Amino acid sequence: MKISKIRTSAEETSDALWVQDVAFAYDGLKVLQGVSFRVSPGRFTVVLGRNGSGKSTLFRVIVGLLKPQRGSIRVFGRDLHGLGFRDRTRLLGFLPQQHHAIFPFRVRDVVLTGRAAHVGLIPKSEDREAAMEALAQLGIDHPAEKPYTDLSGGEQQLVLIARVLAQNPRLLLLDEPTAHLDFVNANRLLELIRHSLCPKMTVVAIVHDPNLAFWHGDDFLFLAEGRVLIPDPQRPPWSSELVQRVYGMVVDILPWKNRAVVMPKVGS
Ligand SMILES: Nc1ncnc2c1ncn2[C@@H]1O[C@H](COP(=O)(O)OP(=O)(O)OP(=O)(O)O)[C@@H](O)[C@H]1O
Repeated sequence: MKISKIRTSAEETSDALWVQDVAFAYDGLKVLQGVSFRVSPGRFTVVLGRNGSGKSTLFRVIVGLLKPQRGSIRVFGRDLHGLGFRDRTRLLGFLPQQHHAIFPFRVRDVVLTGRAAHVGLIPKSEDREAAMEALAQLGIDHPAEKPYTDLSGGEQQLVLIARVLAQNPRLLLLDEPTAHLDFVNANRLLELIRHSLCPKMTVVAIVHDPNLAFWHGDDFLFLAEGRVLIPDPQRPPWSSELVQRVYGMVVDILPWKNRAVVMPKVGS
């Protein structure tokens, strides 16, 4: 099977995200090994891979929370390490996988913290409007005055997504945004990303369910054994060969409206 590596070139700065030969290890545990890929602006790219394949580590390296042992990363042509806080938060938004709320801040104040890059000492009316608009976009209809800690897991997840939307970055990295969301909210969120946020924003999201991913995503990249597999552009990304290689599981792929449904092979 031909898996094409995405072409990379330091001169090409039209990419929203450019990752070149990144390697990262935790105390000798090699997690990322020569990872290279590019993300086109305005697209919704979905990252898939098994538990422990290094997806969150890759995101944490991209946003600068972890320092790679090797490699280069550019966001809209700019090396993130050379940017100050404001420029960085205007370029890049990040929803981490885990968030532990301790203080009972009101929902709207949690979302307002997403405006940190835009706000001076005191939030302006446009910051409050951006926060409320982000909540509305996600269909959050419970009171914005409610303490965040009183919300359900799925409601908290939506509020955290609203916070990063209120930030209005050019590139948004979402680590499992559909975690804790029900079937309706998960589909609504991915639809919102694909049809409303993109193409103004570029979104890269880790999604575990290949069906949700293949239904909503524009582009796909797979992580396996510390390396990125880019689908062959001549073939659909949901080829059973590729899916089986990534997940190590025999699957049936059912074509559906130019997309596909992935089913675990019964009895396999
Ligand atoms: N802080 C850490 N210290 C040491 N090892 C870590 C640390 N964080 C992650 N790892 C290890 O690195 C590997 C990749 O973890 P990572 O969280 O990036 O995977 P993932 O693909 O995001 O997994 P999941 O789908 O379960 O969220 C795993 O083997 C994990 O045990």
